[in-house]
Amino acid sequence: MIYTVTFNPSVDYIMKLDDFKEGELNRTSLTEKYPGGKGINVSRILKEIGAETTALGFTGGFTGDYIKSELEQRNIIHDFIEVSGDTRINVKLKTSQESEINADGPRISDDNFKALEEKLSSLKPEDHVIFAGSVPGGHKDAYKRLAAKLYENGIPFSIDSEEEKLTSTLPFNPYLVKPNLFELEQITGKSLKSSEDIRDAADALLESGAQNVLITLGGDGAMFVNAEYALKLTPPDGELVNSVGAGDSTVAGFISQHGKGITEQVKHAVAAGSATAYNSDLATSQDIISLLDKVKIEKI
Ligand SMILES: Nc1ncnc2c1ncn2[C@@H]1O[C@H](COP(=O)(O)OP(=O)(O)OP(=O)(O)O)[C@@H](O)[C@H]1O
Ligand SMILES: O=P(O)(O)OC[C@@]1(O)O[C@H](CO)[C@@H](O)[C@@H]1O
Repeated sequence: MIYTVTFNPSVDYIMKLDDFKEGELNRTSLTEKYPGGKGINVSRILKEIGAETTALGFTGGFTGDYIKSELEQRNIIHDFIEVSGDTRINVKLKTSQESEINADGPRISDDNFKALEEKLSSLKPEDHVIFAGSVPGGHKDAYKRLAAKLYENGIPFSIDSEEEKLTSTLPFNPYLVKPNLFELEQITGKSLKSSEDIRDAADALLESGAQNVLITLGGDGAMFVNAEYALKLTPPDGELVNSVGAGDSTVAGFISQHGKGITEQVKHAVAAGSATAYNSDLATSQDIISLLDKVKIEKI
């Protein structure tokens, strides 16, 4: 079973406007809402690809109920811990550009956190856990603590997060880490201008303990490195509709093909990421399948 952990789920509220004028009344041309949060998006894509998944994390209030009912409609198993505040609403503003306003999210109490630790303590080495996204106020060491526990119990895990949430897990050998270019720059504290710069930074993550490193580069695709391979991955052509969740789809594509070889894993990763970028909601299995053979894979 592949478990996803979303510490801070969200209702993603997409607002489309021709133009946004600060300080004035603006009216939308279209609004949409989706159950969001990085791990939840990963579970949604895993389910599309046909992998068994359970969504874990923290939900609360009417927005939490909305997320759970949306997952149930898609037959996605969930086992969230109830927190006392309302799950946040994140606004995704679409004008000629994409802008995002992500809310802070409800507080996770110590008891809530312990309840998650207990759930994770019953997992088996054949399971896999994907930790993704922000952690609302407090529990700064959540990623490190949970990664250390899973490592001790021999349970593989992957990380889609930023800064020390990602780097603090490296000593515990994450199966996959997936920073985007901006997040990799934050980690290295350098501006990474060339492919060589990105490769060097990815190699440093491998040396620090990651087993596989996938750097997503938006419309430029991705770079993959592990102990055996260094690959440049170019996405198929298409028109960008909505990049929200593209990175999460990439993670789901990669993990869903675990055991089927790196070529299959990276192909699914980029096809899933781009299929989501070319859609208003997350990609469907058909969208992903249609792009699989169009992903270009080159050794570097
Ligand atoms: N404009 C685009 N055209 C084609 N593919 C895209 C585009 N933007 C994203 N993708 C696909 O999605 C993958 C992930 O994109 P990106 O680097 O934007 O991830 P991210 O920043 O983690 O995304 P998010 O946080 O919104 O989920 C890319 O590797 C690529 O396959
Ligand atoms: O605030 P976080 O937890 O970093 O990111 C949350 C979020 O932007 O990530 C997903 C896309 O990757 C969205 O569904 C969601 O709104």
